[in-house]
Amino acid sequence: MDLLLDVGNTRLKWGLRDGDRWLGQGAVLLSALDGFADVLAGLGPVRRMLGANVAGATVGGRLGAMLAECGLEAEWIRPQAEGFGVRNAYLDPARLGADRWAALVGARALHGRAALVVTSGTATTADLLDGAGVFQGGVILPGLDLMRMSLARDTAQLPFADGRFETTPRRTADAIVTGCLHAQVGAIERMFRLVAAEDGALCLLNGGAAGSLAPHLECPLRLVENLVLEGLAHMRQEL
Ligand SMILES: Nc1ncnc2c1ncn2[C@@H]1O[C@H](COP(=O)(O)OP(=O)(O)O)[C@@H](O)[C@H]1O
Ligand SMILES: CC(C)(COP(=O)(O)O)[C@@H](O)C(=O)NCCC(=O)O
Ligand SMILES: [K+]
Repeated sequence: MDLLLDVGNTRLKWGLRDGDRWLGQGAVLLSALDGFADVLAGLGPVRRMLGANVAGATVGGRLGAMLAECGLEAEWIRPQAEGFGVRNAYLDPARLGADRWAALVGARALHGRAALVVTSGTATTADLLDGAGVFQGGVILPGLDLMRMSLARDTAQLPFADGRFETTPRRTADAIVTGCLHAQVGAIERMFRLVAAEDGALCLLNGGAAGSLAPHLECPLRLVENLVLEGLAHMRQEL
């Protein structure tokens, strides 16, 4: 069994992989990271750990120590210029987030044709993967909750809104939630236009806020559980 880790800025997502199937998946908030030791203790025998960490060296170090307690070495992937059927056209390929790289590899393994790879977590990223497997570039914007939080933090009169989507919002809370959803969905749909003409083009949507965005997206869409873990599972067969 292999343990795969997707360490984002809000949550650690883990998956336990045996051959080509998942034995389990779960998530732990970074604000309660110590609790991951209990998850590790309950997993049973793990052969290796492969992870993508964008939460920084301190979090990486704490995880490394927890894994060492279980006799495991932490193997963190780095974005590559080319590998696993994907070419990374970032000007400096090493600067691409490790999670975005893994998600692109996962997307390619899953779909094999042109895709817009969207991960909506702390940040939202929308990455263009063309039909030949070239990552042409992508955008980063604050995630849905981060947008809502920034309004509450930096204005006198706006709350951390728990409103709902309305075509013509007439309450502050609905205006905020609807505005932030429009910003997310609008960015995604604009990016999708760039691949829409390619054969079989699909928006692959994942991340903690994916369920909130999906009902509003007007493009060919597939909701997927976690593309980073899928990518890591694919990579581990070759690494
Ligand atoms: N129980 C939850 N706790 C925290 N965030 C949640 C929860 N449920 C949904 N979310 C949403 O998921 C986002 C985190 O998603 P995730 O994909 O784990 O992000 P990241 O990879 O950046 O850590 C939050 O910003 C929030 O919008
Ligand atoms: C864009 C990100 C912050 C997304 O992080 P997340 O929302 O998954 O926590 C992360 O992929 C990152 O730090 N990237 C490095 C910069 C880049 O990809 O260009
Ligand atoms: K993200």
